[in-house]
Amino acid sequence: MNAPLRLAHPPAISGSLLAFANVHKAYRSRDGRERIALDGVSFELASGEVLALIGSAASGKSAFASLAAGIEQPSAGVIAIDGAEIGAGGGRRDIALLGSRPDLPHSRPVREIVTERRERTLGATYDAVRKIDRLLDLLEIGDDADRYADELSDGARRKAALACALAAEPRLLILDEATSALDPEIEETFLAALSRVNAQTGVSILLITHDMTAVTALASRVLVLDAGRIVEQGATAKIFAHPAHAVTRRFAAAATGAVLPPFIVDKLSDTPSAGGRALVRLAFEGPAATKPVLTNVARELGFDLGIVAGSLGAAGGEPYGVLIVAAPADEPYFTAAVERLEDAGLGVEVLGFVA
Ligand SMILES: Nc1ncnc2c1ncn2[C@@H]1O[C@H](COP(=O)(O)OP(=O)(O)OP(=O)(O)O)[C@@H](O)[C@H]1O
Repeated sequence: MNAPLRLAHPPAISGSLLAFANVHKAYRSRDGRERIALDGVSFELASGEVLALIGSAASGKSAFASLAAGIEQPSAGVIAIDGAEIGAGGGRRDIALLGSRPDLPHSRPVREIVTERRERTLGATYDAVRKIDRLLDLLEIGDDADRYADELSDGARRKAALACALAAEPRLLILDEATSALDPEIEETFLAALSRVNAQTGVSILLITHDMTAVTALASRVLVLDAGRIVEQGATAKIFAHPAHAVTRRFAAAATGAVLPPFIVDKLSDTPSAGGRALVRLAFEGPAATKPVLTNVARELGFDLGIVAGSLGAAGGEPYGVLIVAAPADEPYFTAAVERLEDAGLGVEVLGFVA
């Protein structure tokens, strides 16, 4: 077997579990045209990290997943695990991929299926029974171990598929839309299981998804992909509180619920009118998220505020929130309020004015 190729430029990606360095992926369509799926993508994923990749349809997410999993090879650029390039077939033992459809043989017990998946990669090990029991207990499907896959509830079947993905003790779990379109209750227990797995086994997770519930629940960092390029990245709470790119703004609105209702959008004007109100997007993140800044400023300046939309919560374990409020647009109070809120660390964006 050939030794894995060492990267020519390890300092750029040392210390990371998975790294892309200027990765391009192009496909040739049946009509002979070239389609660029990834266009110079560079990123690093640290050991133990949960990183989300979000992006619109056809932005290159599936290509990203296939390359990261070693299923396909880049057209140009380097993909590395622990600083060593993944060649064809290399590095896959450390990586598991779970998609949106549980792929389990129906007429066999869960424990047997998971054991077979483990042995396929690791062979028979003396501690296999103990390790598999511990994994099934961690996923809270220990009681289902001897049941057939087609006898399981939807939630347990998802977790059995997750157990198969984790059976060979990968260091990186790639979830390609694996939490989308789940019943909310099933999703909650599935996300809790993923969080336990990450905390207790240290497996890194690359979450490729449209599902903002999963992103805010699990990911500490987010990459935003658009037309094959990473257009924005950062800590989840920061990205959703202060989205810069149009695609990120759309996902942030879905994550926070901070969207103006259409009947207000229709009445929005660029200029204030006497006695009218300003609609303002306020983003709280970091220390400002846990202080009653808004109440204090409103009380101090003596005006009332109406909350139009939004939510306060946590993303990647950090408190954050976005609110759209209606405040009096009269000067000088309005300018003073904006200044006070910005000084207190809030992101303030005036969306427009209504009469
Ligand atoms: N096998 C292929 N042959 C030709 N073109 C492809 C192939 N796979 C992907 N593409 C093209 O590459 C681009 C990125 O596709 P990809 O499936 O990675 O996007 P995606 O973000 O996963 O989209 P979606 O969310 O809709 O699944 C698209 O223009 C797509 O048409």
